[in-house]
Amino acid sequence: MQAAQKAESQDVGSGQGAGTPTSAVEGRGQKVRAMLKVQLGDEVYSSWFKSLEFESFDGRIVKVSVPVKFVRNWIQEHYSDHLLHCSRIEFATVERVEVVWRQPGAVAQRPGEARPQDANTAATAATPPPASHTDLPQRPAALRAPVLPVQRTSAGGLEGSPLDPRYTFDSFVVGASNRMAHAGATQVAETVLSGAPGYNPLYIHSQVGLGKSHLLHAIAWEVKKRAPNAQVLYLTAERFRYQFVEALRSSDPLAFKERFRNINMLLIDDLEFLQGERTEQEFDHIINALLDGGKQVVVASARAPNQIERLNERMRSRLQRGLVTELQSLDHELRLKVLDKRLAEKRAADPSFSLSRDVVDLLALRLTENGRELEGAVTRLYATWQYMRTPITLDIAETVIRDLVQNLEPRRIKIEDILRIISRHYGVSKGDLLSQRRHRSVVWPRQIGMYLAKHLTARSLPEIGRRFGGRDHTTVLHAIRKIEGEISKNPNLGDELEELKRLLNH
Ligand SMILES: Nc1ncnc2c1ncn2[C@@H]1O[C@H](COP(=O)(O)OP(=O)(O)OP(=O)(O)O)[C@@H](O)[C@H]1O
Repeated sequence: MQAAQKAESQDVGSGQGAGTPTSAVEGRGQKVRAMLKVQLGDEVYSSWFKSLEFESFDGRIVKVSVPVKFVRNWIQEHYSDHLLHCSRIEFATVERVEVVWRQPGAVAQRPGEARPQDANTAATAATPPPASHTDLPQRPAALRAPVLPVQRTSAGGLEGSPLDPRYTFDSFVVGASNRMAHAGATQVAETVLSGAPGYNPLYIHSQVGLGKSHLLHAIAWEVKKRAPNAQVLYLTAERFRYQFVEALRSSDPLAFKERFRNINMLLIDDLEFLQGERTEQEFDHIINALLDGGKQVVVASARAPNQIERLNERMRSRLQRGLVTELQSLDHELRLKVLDKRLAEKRAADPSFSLSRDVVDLLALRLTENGRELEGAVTRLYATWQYMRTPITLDIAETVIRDLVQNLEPRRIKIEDILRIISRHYGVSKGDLLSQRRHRSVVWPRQIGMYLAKHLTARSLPEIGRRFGGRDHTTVLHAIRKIEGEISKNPNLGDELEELKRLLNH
């Protein structure tokens, strides 16, 4: 029998009359809250569940309360399934979760606290005050997710994007869908410094989350391992643009070009995000110069060269001259292997964590889209294990994945949608939002819009700035920080943002 179920039968049959003592319910409620937090994320949790109290459990119904009617209604409408699923893990026999409004003046009981009106529990008032109900069980320090040392590539004084130490050839699982790209990548890593003919350029494309960045990082690590002095530069297209624009600002574009002169290899990630006429021209120039000079170029993108409209004909054909290879979706067998790999990595850091074969099979069966989902599932299940210290059953896994799949498949929100909803919600015209007007009635909605764009779209800060009237990325960053600061001061803002997100998702 599972630990939770055992505790369940003990509580229900413990002679406590109609139900479990409230303090015990609240104690177990903490675990349910922890589970909700893992599943829904910090933001949703703080908006809706922070004030939730577990009141009672009679073996069938878990009663919870919140101090605001609106919050009660919102939880009932949007999160009752989550609440029931998560509650089942602690209160195995629960059939229903009842959310009630906690009337002003009613004293919410925390574990170890006594209700003033309850003489039987008054004695417990002497027990030390518990942690705040919003405190979640602390993760043991040793189990916190390791802070990975990221290393920036640098060459010729140019600072590259960070390399993730987890993304190596060793941690990349090879199968039918990615064999060609993997072979191309290893060949490049082996031949780049030997002068032997290889694929140049190597161009890898695929839909999201299928391992493009992983392979680029793996090439960079491998070359650095074989030749520590090699000048390897890994740059996202966005970073390329940023550094070029900075060079233009400091009126030193020639120096920017110079910096590429002595590198052995350039890896460009997310090419589809390369934007701006001058940046594109500079990119063409640098790639041509590198290829003409026999230097290795590797490019990753969500699209094939002939599907990137902004590339000129010459660049398109240059990029197609080496090896162009696509990563296909991961098949079932590959998904199982990726899961095993991720699980092995977690277990190497924390041997107490494990997943049964049934659970791994379930993940492979349900999470069919990409590697990011698989990694996300293992990370979430590990977080669940850290918080709850309960074996990960099929039920728990099912709940976690259900939420993950829902989270990964949101309606794709566009910046255009955000401008429309913000304009309607705050009664300002889209023209005003995009204008240079600095009146508070316009600035605030604009900042909210930028904040939402950062959180709900995959757009970069410079891109968001561009779409909000050609603003600089530092303005966007300032807006995001401003709103984040306000959220912590003003609880109503959290509700308002949730409402805007809801409108955007419909
Ligand atoms: N074959 C694989 N073996 C091991 N892990 C993989 C594999 N394919 C994908 N992954 C994992 O999936 C996650 C997403 O991969 P990655 O970031 O490389 O995708 P991507 O194609 O670059 O996505 P995007 O288009 O969003 O940039 C990473 O955690 C990566 O390690």
